Amino acid sequence: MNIAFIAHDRKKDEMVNFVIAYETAFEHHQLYSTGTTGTRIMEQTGLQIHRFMSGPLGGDQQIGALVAQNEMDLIIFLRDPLMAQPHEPDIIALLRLCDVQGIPVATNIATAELLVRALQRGDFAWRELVHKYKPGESQ
Ligand SMILES: O=C(CO)COP(=O)(O)O
Repeated sequence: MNIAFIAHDRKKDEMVNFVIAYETAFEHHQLYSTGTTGTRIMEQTGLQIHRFMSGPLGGDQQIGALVAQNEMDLIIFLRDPLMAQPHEPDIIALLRLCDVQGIPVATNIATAELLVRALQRGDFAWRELVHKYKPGESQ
């Protein structure tokens, strides 16, 4: 599965602790992140993560481009609901595209935990069918 991690600054410690706790659940998947979030996770785990730009510089949009193509299977986006972000439109656009494509997205740690447990159980297998039978692409 293609999984993306994104966390705003005051949520980064929570994200790192979450990924440490579930490292074995993530280790056999293709992992992506915005710039600083990915650096923080890689510093404290053994995971390899493809890092895009930092969020305010366009990282949310880069992940959004993969979402638009229905390439992402799970997004864990720990947003800071109490701090205005300069790139708020990018954040809204990313979440909107997740809803357009019906991609599971967690915006808080409680939902993230439920989704990672679903991932461990194999509940994301339907996403393999999405990749296999993408409309407009040859099979
Ligand atoms: O701003 C972000 C998401 O909107 C996160 O970006 P960083 O991971 O680079 O801090």
